[in-house]
Amino acid sequence: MGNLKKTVWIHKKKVYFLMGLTLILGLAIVAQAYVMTSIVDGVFLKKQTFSAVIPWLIALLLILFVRSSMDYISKRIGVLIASDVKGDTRKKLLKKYVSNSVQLAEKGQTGEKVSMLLDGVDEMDSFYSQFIPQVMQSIFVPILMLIVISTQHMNSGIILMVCAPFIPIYMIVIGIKTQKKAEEKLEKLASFSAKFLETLQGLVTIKLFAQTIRQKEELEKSSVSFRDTTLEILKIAFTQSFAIELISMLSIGIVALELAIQIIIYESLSFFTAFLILILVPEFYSSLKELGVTFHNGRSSMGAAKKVLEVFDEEDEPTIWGVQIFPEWEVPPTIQLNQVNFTYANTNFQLESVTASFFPKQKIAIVGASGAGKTTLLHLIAGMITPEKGAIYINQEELTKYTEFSWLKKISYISQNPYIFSGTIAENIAMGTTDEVGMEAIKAAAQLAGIASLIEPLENGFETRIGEAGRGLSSGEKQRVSIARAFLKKPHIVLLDEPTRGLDLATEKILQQSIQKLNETATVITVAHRLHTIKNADQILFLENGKLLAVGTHESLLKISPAYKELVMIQKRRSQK
Ligand SMILES: Nc1ncnc2c1ncn2[C@@H]1O[C@H](COP(=O)(O)OP(=O)(O)OP(=O)(O)O)[C@@H](O)[C@H]1O
Repeated sequence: MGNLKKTVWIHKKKVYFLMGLTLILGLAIVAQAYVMTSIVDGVFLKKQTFSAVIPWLIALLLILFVRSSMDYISKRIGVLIASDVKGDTRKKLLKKYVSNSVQLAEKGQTGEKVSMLLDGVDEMDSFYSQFIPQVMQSIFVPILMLIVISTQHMNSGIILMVCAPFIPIYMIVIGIKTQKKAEEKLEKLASFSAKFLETLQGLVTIKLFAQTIRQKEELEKSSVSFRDTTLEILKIAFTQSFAIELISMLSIGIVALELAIQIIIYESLSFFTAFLILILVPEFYSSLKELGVTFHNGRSSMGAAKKVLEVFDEEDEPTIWGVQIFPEWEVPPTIQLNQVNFTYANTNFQLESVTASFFPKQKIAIVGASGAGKTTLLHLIAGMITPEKGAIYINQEELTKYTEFSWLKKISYISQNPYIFSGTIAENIAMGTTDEVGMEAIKAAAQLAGIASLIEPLENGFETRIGEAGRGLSSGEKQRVSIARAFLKKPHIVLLDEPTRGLDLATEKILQQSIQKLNETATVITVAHRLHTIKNADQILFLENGKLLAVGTHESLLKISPAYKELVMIQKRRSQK
């Protein structure tokens, strides 16, 4: 609740304005009751003519106009606060997801995050747009009514003071239950969305492993569980409306009885006062009853807000980048890893004290068994994750002194499965650089990546749509699009995560030639499995279980590291098969 209050107090001015409006609204309600009583008293008891009550009727119209205007404006302000808070929250969530994208992508499911960003934030709406304005109305208006009623007739005031507290007490008890259920509902919605998206993404795997029926059952279970929680919340809402209605009806009945006794039996009360009170008492309860309805939505909304705000409390360690910009280099920089350590949260894996230096235009191969930490090391060099201890130096300056953007401009990262966006081939290649590039440059990059000959015969050539909205690409073709992106960018450092793994020899050869070409102007750091890539490297980093066992050339490592020799033997046997 603390964090939620803070989000409201950011809009302090609007909140004060809302308070002012509510006070005017309360006064308008009292004035309306007074004018209506005067008209009824004038016409029925004092037998006044129609023309005598015309000024009262005009006043009544004016008051009704003021009352509905105040009501409209206060709701409008609530909507404005809600839209500001939702906008800010979405921006903050996106910033968190973007600034820490690599760790967050690995943590939790994508669908869960999408659901939080869209549905979770939307659910927060009614807290600001309805609950806050209604809470103000339901505090100021009943207090004002109570003061007026008590000054007119103390007994009626006492009846209200005794009966009315049952409504907020009941709402608090129910509200706590609703909030818990609302949190549960959002969790279930997030889990359902995550499951749904995961099913869509893994549809082919699910079909191939004949898991369709099981997956369908799981989705159904998740969806039914979400439906049940939603229905439980509705059940609470209906019970709440019934109980509040009952309390207010009883209380109004008691007041009416008391007024009748005072007028008829004791003759101690005027008709004017009794009628005024009879009009004001339902208004008193109407504000409280409306709070009941919005209170229910508000608590649901608070549950959602709590879940969303919890995301901000989750600890993460995004890379803190500096403000310096890398200068233009003639040749690639020297890269030094100094005692670099890294651990993933909740795992036993640790990359321990990796120290190495990479010199301009060298070919570096990172080798080791599966799970040794090769990709992790590549991610560290790319700046996607930050060393826990130790540091990375670029031309003797710590990498994190520079801006992330200026570092990303210097490198190209080619992963095992590069992402192809929905769009044309040309657009996909062009995203390799942030500069404006023409079709000629795109074609030249495709030529160097060895993919131009595949694209040109297509009916629409470079304008052929690929990705989700168009035709698919093979792994080798995707790799080549990715390498074309690198040629367009002209980076000083190329990071490759086993780009030729699983490709046929002909495609591998084309890719090797392209990488060789990139190496003419850039340092190439490759996570390598193929003996060919390993043998040709100027420097090999041999990792085992997160430890850097040895660094050197192929020949030197064969001499000094039996484990490396064993790895090479396995590779040889595999390539001979
Ligand atoms: N995001 C993550 N969160 C937690 N643990 C992770 C994460 N990514 C990788 N790991 C773990 O860290 C270890 C090293 O992973 P890494 O991907 O760096 O190995 P690798 O040598 O590249 O393996 P492979 O050759 O199979 O790709 C593994 O045990 C892996 O399970």
